[in-house]
Amino acid sequence: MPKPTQSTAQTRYNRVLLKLSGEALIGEHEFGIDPKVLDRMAVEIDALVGIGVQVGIVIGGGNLFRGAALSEAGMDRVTGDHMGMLATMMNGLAMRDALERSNIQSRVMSAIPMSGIVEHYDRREAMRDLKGGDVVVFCAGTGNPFFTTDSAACLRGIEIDADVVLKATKVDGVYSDDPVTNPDAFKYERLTYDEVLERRLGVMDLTAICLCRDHNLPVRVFNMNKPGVLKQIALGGDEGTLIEEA
Ligand SMILES: Nc1ncnc2c1ncn2[C@@H]1O[C@H](COP(=O)(O)OP(=O)(O)OP(=O)(O)O)[C@@H](O)[C@H]1O
Ligand SMILES: O=c1ccn([C@@H]2O[C@H](COP(=O)(O)O)[C@@H](O)[C@H]2O)c(=O)[nH]1
Repeated sequence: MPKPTQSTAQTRYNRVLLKLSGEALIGEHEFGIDPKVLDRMAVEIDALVGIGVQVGIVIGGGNLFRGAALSEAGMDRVTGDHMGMLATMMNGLAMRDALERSNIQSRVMSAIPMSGIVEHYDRREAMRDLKGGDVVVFCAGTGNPFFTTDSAACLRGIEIDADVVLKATKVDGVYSDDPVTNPDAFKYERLTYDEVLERRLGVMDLTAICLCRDHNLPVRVFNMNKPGVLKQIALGGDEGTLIEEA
């Protein structure tokens, strides 16, 4: 059966940029990648593609390396960031492998050329692939040090004209404080970009929020561990927290 390349009338979005946390890929392991987590993510993504939503993915690298942590341990920051971006490339390859095992057609594009392994990022080609129903995985972040993959997700989201950035994390939304360390933190259903910035809510870095604010790209933060969550969001469900303009 041919793949749907246009979302159905009931879907809220035609094209989304899904930001997947690198840290989440650790799953039950101590470090690295748990293929079972990737397989679960592939099932979720398949459900989204199945209702005709075009999916771009930016994947983090926190399960392997973060430049800031390497720098705190004494390494040169730019070298650490380069290692972090290479980590996202490994995660991108693992994601493609999981998607292919689930028969989901996909492409991996890297901001840093790595000929013979993945394609170099090309916006126009990515748009064509998305329109054709392929899932496009963008890796190596922005290609520049001192950024994060949250910023890369917002940047690619703007470039590909996504309707929303879906930030999948291990918490179920944006809280008044980090819910992992503060049990008294309360959850917001909806926030404006300026509220996130003024209250310095740490779920995403501030550069990413500024980018989305300046280009009016909504962000939904939600817990990826809930089965069926992506499809539910695309069909109008109010999972997690929505960040948008006032
Ligand atoms: N106000 C807040 N509301 C919700 N979460 C928060 C808040 N402040 C900090 N956090 C933390 O932010 C984390 C979200 O980060 P997540 O691991 O999803 O992204 P990331 O750092 O971009 O991932 P990675 O680098 O692994 O790709 C949550 O797990 C939570 O502990
Ligand atoms: O544009 C970018 C994106 C990422 N990095 C480096 O990669 C790691 C991993 O990304 P996370 O967003 O933390 O998952 C990040 O810590 C940076 O060191 C980068 O340099 N530029």
